[in-house]
Amino acid sequence: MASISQWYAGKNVLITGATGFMGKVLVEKLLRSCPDVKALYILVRPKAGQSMSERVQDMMKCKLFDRVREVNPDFHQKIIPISSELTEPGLAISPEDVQTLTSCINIVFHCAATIRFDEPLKHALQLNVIATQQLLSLVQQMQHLQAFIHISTAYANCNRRHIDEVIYPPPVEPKKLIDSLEWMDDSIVCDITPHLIGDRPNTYTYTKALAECVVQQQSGKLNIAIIRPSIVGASWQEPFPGWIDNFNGPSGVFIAAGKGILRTMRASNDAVADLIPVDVVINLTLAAGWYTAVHRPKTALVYNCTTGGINPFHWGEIEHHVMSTFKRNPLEQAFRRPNANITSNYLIYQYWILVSHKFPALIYDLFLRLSGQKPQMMRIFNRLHKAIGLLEYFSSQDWEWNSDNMNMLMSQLSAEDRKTFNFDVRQLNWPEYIENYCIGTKKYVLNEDMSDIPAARQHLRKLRNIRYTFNTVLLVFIWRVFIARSQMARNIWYFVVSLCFKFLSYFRASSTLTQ
Ligand SMILES: CCCCCCCCCCCCCCCCCCCC(=O)SCCNC(=O)CCNC(=O)[C@H](O)C(C)(C)COP(=O)(O)OP(=O)(O)OC[C@H]1O[C@@H](n2cnc3c(N)ncnc32)[C@H](O)[C@@H]1OP(=O)(O)O
Ligand SMILES: NC(=O)C1=CN([C@@H]2O[C@H](COP(=O)(O)OP(=O)(O)OC[C@H]3O[C@@H](n4cnc5c(N)ncnc54)[C@H](OP(=O)(O)O)[C@@H]3O)[C@@H](O)[C@H]2O)C=CC1
Repeated sequence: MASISQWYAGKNVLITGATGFMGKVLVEKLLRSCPDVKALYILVRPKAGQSMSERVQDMMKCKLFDRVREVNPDFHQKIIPISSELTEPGLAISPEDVQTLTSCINIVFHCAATIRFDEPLKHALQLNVIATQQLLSLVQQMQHLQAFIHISTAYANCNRRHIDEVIYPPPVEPKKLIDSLEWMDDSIVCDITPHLIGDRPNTYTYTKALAECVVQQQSGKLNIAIIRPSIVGASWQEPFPGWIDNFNGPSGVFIAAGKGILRTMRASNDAVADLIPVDVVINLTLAAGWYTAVHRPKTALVYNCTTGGINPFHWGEIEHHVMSTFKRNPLEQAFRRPNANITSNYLIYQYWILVSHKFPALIYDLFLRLSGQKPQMMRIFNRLHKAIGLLEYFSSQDWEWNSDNMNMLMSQLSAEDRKTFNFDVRQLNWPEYIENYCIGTKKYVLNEDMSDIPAARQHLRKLRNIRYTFNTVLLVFIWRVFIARSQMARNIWYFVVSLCFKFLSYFRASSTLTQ
């Protein structure tokens, strides 16, 4: 049987969400490991004052593509951008482009979504559900289509403890919800959102569950697979270790902790941290694309792409390795020395929020005000608290995912494909991965230079000295206030001071005798 790369040779691939975190890694891997792929059609919208072409050109300059660039400097010729806004009717694809896509596409990877946890329901529904419906209508017209791969999330059914590789009944019939929300104004939708999402924590997981249902309902005769990654983190091996380009999920937490801003977070030390490296997810996705097209399973296969059941690692261990990495490889201009702890106790958490977040923020803002600058620390902390509040649902409990289909797929791969498209997470060495992940946030998210580490260490030493000085002044101040008010404190003070004197004179006397 042909290898995975041989199967992709000569194929036209359509990718949504190619400018996103996972989409970019998918594009890069296809170009690097399947060099004979015919063309990658990517749906892109203009954004933030940049045209579609400018965005694609920028994307291709990204360091992520360095390895492909080395082998094939003309790789950009295989990327064909198609202008599309997924929230518009017909995905706003021009009739000419529809004609091109329907006549040539062989396989579709649907990665686009809004992954924000605070997305208003109407928008999340529009993008994650309605756009998926519209894409499927387009896909149904594709004359040479062999597989449609939908990227979902392992948390689409996070209201369950044990999650099998099946599409569960949706929380509501998607069509009914779409029809009802259409006439409601945004404020009403906002009011009823908590009732609608029920025992799911946010509109993201809710709409991703609905999207899976839509994929099932509209699959018709298509060969379909659904990939459900858990918490997607930096790359493990490919194209190089530690590649990451955003603040989502744990990355923002790691950075905030490394900068010494985040000192505490609600999470359970013993809960499994189901991180999965982005290259693992993409390798599995490409292998699933091949398998779906070649073996044409009778029903849509769902692949839970997780690590917890295979090679578990816990939030407590992550905390330890993150802190240790940032102490050895500090981030530049840290606010305080990195020293963060997770706790599952609400009262302890609130205490540390007050003492380690709000109090230093107040002092720093006071300092900024006095030096004629705009206070900003409290604002930063308020945003940080909102973000970690949204994550704590995922860091305080654990889930069990069945991963039979992932194992089955691995067994179907040749030895060569297993190496080229490696998704065997049993080989993952967590401490090494977390170290590379943290260094990746430093290099690729914050664009900090590794050669500046000595200066960053020097800055941490300065912060330590400031802390010692501050603590000493505070202690002396508190003690003075205390002594002024209490006879007993004064007596203890005189007693301690006289003890110190006696101790010193004893030492002086004994050192004179020995000379
Ligand atoms: C105590 C430390 C020890 C460490 C160990 C313990 C770690 C525990 C970690 C627990 C993590 C658990 C993660 C669970 C995730 C479950 C995932 C489910 C899987 C998925 O399917 S989806 C992917 C996950 N999705 C997300 O993560 C999205 C979450 N984000 C949001 O919903 C919003 O971004 C958020 C948080 C509501 C913030 O919104 P907003 O305030 O509007 O800010 P923006 O997002 O618009 O960002 C504005 C601007 O700021 C930059 N930014 C964002 N975060 C940070 C940050 N932490 N530090 C610095 N800068 C940040 C952002 O990039 C934007 O910049 P622009 O230049 O683009 O404007
Ligand atoms: N990251 C994670 O931890 C996890 C992600 N997933 C799933 O993986 C997929 C990819 O996630 P990820 O790469 O992290 O997400 P990103 O937010 O990085 O990327 C989202 C992509 O969708 C595109 N998109 C969003 N809105 C529109 C729109 N209106 N029209 C056209 N394109 C749009 C974005 O384009 P633009 O650049 O123009 O905004 C971007 O390319 C998603 O389906 C997500 O649910 C699943 C589990 C975990």
